[in-house]
Amino acid sequence: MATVFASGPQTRHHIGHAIYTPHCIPEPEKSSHERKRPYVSRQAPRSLRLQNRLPVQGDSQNDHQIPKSPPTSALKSPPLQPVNSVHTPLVTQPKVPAVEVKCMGRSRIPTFHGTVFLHIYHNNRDNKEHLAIVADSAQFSNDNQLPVPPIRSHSLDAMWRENESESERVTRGAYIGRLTPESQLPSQPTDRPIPPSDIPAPLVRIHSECFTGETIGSMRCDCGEQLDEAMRLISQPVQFGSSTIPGRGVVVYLRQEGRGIGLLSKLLAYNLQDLGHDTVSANLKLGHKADEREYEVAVAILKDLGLGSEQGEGVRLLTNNPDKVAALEKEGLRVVERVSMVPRSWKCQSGSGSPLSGEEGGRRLPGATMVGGEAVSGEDLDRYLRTKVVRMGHLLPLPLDL
Ligand SMILES: Nc1nc2c(ncn2[C@@H]2O[C@H](COP(=O)(O)OP(=O)(O)OP(=O)(O)O)[C@@H](O)[C@H]2O)c(=O)[nH]1
Repeated sequence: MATVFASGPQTRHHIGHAIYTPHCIPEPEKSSHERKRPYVSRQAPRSLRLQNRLPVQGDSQNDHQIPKSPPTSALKSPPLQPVNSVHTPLVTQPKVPAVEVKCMGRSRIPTFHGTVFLHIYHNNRDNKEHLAIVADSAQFSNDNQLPVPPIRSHSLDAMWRENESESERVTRGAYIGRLTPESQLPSQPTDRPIPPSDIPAPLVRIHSECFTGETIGSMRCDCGEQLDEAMRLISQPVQFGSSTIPGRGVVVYLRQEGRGIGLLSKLLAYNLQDLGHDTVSANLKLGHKADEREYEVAVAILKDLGLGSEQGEGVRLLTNNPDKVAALEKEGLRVVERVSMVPRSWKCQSGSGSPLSGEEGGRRLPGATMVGGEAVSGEDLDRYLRTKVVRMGHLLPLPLDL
């Protein structure tokens, strides 16, 4: 026990652990100059440490000051140091590292809208697997002289280690052309090609996860329809000079369910909406912000794909949300144009007939909000869309009857 206490200041948490540590194994007697020096604390005084302390969830003394926003925002703005403090602060706040992303894998996915490449990203900000859906079917051509640069992930094409084999590279998606039993061409790490100045910037959508709208077809929102429409638009052929090139664009799919508040809170917000709140006041009543999403990771993903930086191609952003454009530009994304996404039910109401005419319309499922559906409509949706325009400032002309 004496050894335990001699090793430094103890708390009730330390005692039980330290008593069985190797420190307790009796050591041979040491000569006086070998004996341990007395313990000198390198910590700042407790009063100063408490001043600098970040709020801890579940700490009843600090519960009243726990911010609802995630801890990263608390780290971004460290508490102020006391003015005229006689102590030199010894406790430095951890710096938030610059955001980094890495594409861990890429695969060809045939969809209702044509073949896309699905990319899975990891990042150093959260433990979520954010996605990038890339439409760029020109990459299947064996022609090395593509008129426009392919949309490819820099981190995926990089060499991950010195002796990485071709089969390892191909399996994680670092290949070019179409992968078949006969064709397996690993990609090479390359510098980014400078795009010709006259090609239209690719269409890009930053889409936030919505399990209810996209997976079980909820008609409380138009998220499934928006995902479908974004995938349709990025897959449309593009006019380029006198020629037409295959569709080229990206949907970055962020795991920011419920505008960042999570699925559980979104469901509770739905109950509050049934009680008369709108989508904004329901969030606020639950102690959340109207919108808690962040876009640093999305911008890093786009830049990894060669889009939106100062030197690379700009993006044409599919959104009605002005706050989203501002947030993305603040994170350094070069947006050259905003492209509206008009709800399909509004297009029908404005007398333009079926929003998806012809053969494509015929293949679709009327009333379904998921990918492959047609136009979604209903009372709940009207209320939701109206709130986005009236309270969240979405840039859409509101139909007269809403
Ligand atoms: N908190 C909350 N989130 C919702 C609700 N309905 C949909 N969402 C979430 O809202 C997100 C989609 O955001 P939107 O407001 O539709 O679109 P936006 O991204 O802001 O703007 P656009 O780019 O114009 O579509 C997804 O994460 C959905 O899960 C709701 O009633 N409450």
